[in-house]
Amino acid sequence: MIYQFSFRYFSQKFTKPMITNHGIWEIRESIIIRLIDEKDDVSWGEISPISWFGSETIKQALDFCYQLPQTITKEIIFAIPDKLPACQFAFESSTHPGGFRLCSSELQSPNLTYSGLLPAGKSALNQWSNLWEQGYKTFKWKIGVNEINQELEIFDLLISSLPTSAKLRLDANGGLTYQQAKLWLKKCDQFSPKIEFIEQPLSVDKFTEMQELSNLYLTPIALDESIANLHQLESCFQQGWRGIFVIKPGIFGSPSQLREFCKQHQIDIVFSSVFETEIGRQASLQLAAKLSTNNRAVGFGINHFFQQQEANWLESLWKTF
Ligand SMILES: O=C(O)CCC(=O)c1ccccc1C(=O)O
Ligand SMILES: [Mg+2]
Repeated sequence: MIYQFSFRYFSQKFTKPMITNHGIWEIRESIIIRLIDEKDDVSWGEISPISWFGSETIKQALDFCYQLPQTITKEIIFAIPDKLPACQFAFESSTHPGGFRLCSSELQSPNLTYSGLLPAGKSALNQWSNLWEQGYKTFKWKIGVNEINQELEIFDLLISSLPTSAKLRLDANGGLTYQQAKLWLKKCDQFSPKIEFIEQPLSVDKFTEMQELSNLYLTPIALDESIANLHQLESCFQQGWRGIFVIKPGIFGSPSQLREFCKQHQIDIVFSSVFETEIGRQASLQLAAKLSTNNRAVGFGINHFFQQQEANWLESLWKTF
């Protein structure tokens, strides 16, 4: 199969900046790719890197797109190097049947439940109810952003205001010390199993410490930054991680290699967004629908971080140069 290839840079401003332990994120930069095959079928893909997570930068992805010929083949796509995981995802998923279609009204992902992302800090306290009204029953709140005592106080308020059937995930983005992580886990254990898990309490280099913590407390630990790509996932699995794995398809790399890994190893997965557009989202949710385990809610409740796209945004984008 031969494809005509073109691409466009695309950026979106967050309605409120995304604040994590890694800093403040204000603009989501992406590249949308378009492939047209010999039958004139058009398919789309999305490159949305997160370099502070270990993927390529937007600049590296753009450079890659610029050096490609206008006509590309599957051989070229399957030879994209591992150091460009967000590109691997975009190109491979755009050749996958059932990918994003311009006028598809049948939004798939039937059996998925969603986790709603709360803003960091005390704004979480007046935000969760909006999401609850939209049907979210699982929430994720960022920690490791402000002073720990302040966060523990907000946590108490949050926990006591959430409905009994609600679940809460905490995401430290690797921002806690070992002692702070113990404090948080001890606190969470008091509310078990309302706290579904703590995500990436320590930095990527603290694998052994996270193993240790997962043996000391009831509240599960989920790895996220530690398993940003297939190579890291394999390494953590080999070293014996049997807790939760957070997978962000948009930066993970080749979807077919992820599917292969999941066929071979029964792992407890939570799928998670990279703040992609509808294009990357549909490709990711398709994977999630196939590979999710244990009915974990997918971390794609993030639409409130962006303005609603206009219906013809993609056609408009292709008219720009
Ligand atoms: O997983 C979710 O629930 C939402 C997505 C999310 O938190 C996220 C989105 C972009 C970059 C990093 C992260 C993260 O999990 O740390
Ligand atoms: Mg995370």
